[in-house]
Amino acid sequence: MQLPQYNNKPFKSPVILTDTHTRTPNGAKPPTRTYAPKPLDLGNSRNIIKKRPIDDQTPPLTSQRSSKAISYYFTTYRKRSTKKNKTWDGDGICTKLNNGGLRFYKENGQFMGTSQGIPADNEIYEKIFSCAGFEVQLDSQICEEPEITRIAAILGKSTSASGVSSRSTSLSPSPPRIVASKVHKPNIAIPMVKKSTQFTQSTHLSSKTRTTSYSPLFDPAQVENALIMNRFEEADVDVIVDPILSRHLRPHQRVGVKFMYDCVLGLSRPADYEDDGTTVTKLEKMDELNGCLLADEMGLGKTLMTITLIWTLLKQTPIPSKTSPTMSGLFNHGVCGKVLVICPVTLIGNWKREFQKWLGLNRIGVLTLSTKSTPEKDKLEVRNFLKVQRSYQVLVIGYEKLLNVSDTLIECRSSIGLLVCDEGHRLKNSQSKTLNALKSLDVPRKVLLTGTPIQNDLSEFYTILSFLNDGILGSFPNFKRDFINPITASRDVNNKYNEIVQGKGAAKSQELIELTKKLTLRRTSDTIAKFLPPKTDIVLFCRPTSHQYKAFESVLMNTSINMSNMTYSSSLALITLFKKICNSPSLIRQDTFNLTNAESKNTITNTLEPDSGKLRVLLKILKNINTSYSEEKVVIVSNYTKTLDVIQRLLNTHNFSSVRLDGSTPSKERDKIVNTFNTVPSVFAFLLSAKSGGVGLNLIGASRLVLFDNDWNPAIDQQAMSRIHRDGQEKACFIYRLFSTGCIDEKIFQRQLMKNSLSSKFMGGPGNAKALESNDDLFAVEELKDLFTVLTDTLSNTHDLICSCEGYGDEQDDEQDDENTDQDCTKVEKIRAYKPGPSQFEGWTNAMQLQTSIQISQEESVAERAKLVRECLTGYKHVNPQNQLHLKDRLAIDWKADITFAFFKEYTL
Ligand SMILES: Nc1ncnc2c1ncn2[C@@H]1O[C@H](COP(=O)(O)OP(=O)(O)OP(=O)(O)O)[C@@H](O)[C@H]1O
Repeated sequence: MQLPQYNNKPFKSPVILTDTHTRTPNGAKPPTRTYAPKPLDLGNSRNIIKKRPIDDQTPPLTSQRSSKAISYYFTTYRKRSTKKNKTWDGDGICTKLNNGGLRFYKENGQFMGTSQGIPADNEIYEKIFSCAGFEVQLDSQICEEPEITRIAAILGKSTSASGVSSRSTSLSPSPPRIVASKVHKPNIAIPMVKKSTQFTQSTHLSSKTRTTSYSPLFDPAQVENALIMNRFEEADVDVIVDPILSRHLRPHQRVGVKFMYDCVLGLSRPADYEDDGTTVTKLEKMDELNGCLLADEMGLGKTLMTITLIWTLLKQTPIPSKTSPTMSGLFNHGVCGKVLVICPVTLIGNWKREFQKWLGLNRIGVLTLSTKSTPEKDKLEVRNFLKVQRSYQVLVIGYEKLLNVSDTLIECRSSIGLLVCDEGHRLKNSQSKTLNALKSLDVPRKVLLTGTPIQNDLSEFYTILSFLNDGILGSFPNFKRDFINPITASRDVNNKYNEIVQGKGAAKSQELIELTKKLTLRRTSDTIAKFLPPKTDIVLFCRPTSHQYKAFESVLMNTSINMSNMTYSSSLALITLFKKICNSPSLIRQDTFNLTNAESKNTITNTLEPDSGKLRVLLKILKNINTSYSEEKVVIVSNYTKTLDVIQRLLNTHNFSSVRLDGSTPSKERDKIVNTFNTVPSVFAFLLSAKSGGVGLNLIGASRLVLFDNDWNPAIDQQAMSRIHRDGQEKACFIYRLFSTGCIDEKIFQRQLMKNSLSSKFMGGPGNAKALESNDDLFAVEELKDLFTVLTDTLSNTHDLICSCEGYGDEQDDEQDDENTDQDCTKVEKIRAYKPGPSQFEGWTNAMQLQTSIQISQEESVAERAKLVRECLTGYKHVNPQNQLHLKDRLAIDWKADITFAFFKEYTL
């Protein structure tokens, strides 16, 4: 099916049908649409050109009849340039002469030139014509007689002013200066709309007798699987997503677009509202609703959904009757005129690429500010964008630059119809300057995008939702009293067994979920699993080297830290030191904490060989991929740039070509690096710093990813892992996660799994934002000590925690699972039975009681940890490499040495 195409031209309003329209059978006539007026600017007709070609056959015309001899078209034009991404400069008129030749005029009637040669009828709309230094494209034919006469008059008038001809001015009535509501409605034949559309040709009636009704920009009957937005009482016309976009949307994306549309238009969904993206519902308007939080997990296509929303709101409005036309009588936009997208600077290029990918920058003008420009230049650009330019509709700007230009934005804020904040969890702090600058813009419609869950910290959640929809959650003190206090109390470990507190907390959680359902949407990455190639998640426990054991020992022997009195925060430096040893003992040579407290540097030997188990396993994986899967590439992720240095040296030593992106990479280089990696076959590896580069990057050139170390926050690891397993990926993906056997790595892994499991209980979202900031709540002193315990006699502490199988490549079977769960439950129940009631711990406690309590809490915590970790590892196969050598090829790993145990799970359709 040939679809309508829209270039980046001034907006053509929705079709207006008069009451005289009659429907013709499909295909009976070429479609003719009636648009809002598009008169020529008579006021400017003084600025006409002086020269007119002698052989001019264009108007002036002496009669209606003669005007029919020539066809008239609306056009757009731009200066000729060699730029890659061009936008249009303005509107014009084209006349097609009897001999098929074309003449172009600017909007004010100024003659621009004549086309070279005579174009064939079927290319007349497709082709971009060159004339007198301009590029011109025909948009639509003007069919209505009065409009033709009027245009002919303007062209004639211009001619007369040029002194070449004056016939028309005396013969054609000069139309009045355009007042939007009074102008004639021209019929415009839209060439790109399917010939078979049911739009009818209208007959002109005098404006007195006309009652105006509208029909949508796209005919749903002609669009396969049309995406029709929800309706509301005041709407004059259906809004239908441009098929150029809707045909690409996945079902969850259709739902997402409708969700955002409803929110920004203030359409309130009833409590039982369900949407599969195919139904159209009539909704009530709700005044305080004008923004939403789209918190889908990464990779679900939030950018495409938002681009669809932007394009729809730029081009269409459900209430054209309320959109005032411009001076020239044109509706130059839909619901919104200009859109502001704010994102981390690293994602600006990505936004532009996505606009290019889905719409093409010929259709939509996307402005970005140069990273090099001065604040003054930026301000000028922003002012131009909002006040002058018609060729740009979207400004994408980094959070980093926002404050520089916020005065200008505020000054011109009335033009901004929609604000999009990507990675919007950055705005969770109510004191943030950026948030306050954005609030001052007072944009009527807002969309906030994030892949990072923020629902678990309720005051942050409040800040964000109140920014989006001022007043919707009431005042903060009331919100705190009604929701934060009871919910937080129920999460407190001390209230774990207080049924009243738990019950109230659960009820309030539920109430909050209901209240915010209208404004928030979060779907997990499982949603798109069926559109992606299979993925295998491989968890590898790597045997530490003797260097590592020595380094651990030396640190523990020499450290002056008081283990009996530590908190997570006070032991952070030691934790970091342990994590470094897990990565490579060479890293602790420059560690400040080590130098001042542990003095274990002398134990580190200089060696070119990998000095940690994980480095050895990494090297084997790389060699294996390089030889056995030579067309595949690999991304290697670490949280530490120093670790990336070590890995980079290893790659260089073994002649693996690589690129690298970390916090120090200038933003203008990032796109280039990503493109090089994705497109140049000889680049084998991509070294990525998880925190500075994980978000938004698209590394589908690789199908293998090694997560060399892990973060406490599972969301950061998830972000990194989804860089390769995302839409557009065609190969099966393998994710290798490396942990040092029996060391702190494993403990962090267990905590990650627990956090995932705990936080997904609230509002359905995995991850835990609060835990990102503080881990103190998750660790008792004994548990902290446990972090620094290095177990030398285990194949995997995590496996020991959850299972006692031999590792023959089976999943944990249900029977065994039940058995283990029963054991855990009995253990937990037994502990609960012994647990002293709250009153027994009030005031002083005797030593015996205290001892019992510590022991109980330790046992309890191990039992609960085991239960949660087991839950999270459901579906993983347990492998002892000594027993399962045949898996070597399947997972591209050399099992024998260095790997003590493995879990793996294959995600297929
Ligand atoms: N319907 C689709 N068909 C094909 N590719 C798609 C589709 N939707 C999205 N994509 C592609 O999938 C990739 C991921 O999309 P996008 O970056 O929008 O995800 P996201 O939800 O914003 O993730 P993140 O939070 O990681 O940025 C992009 O390359 C995008 O072009």
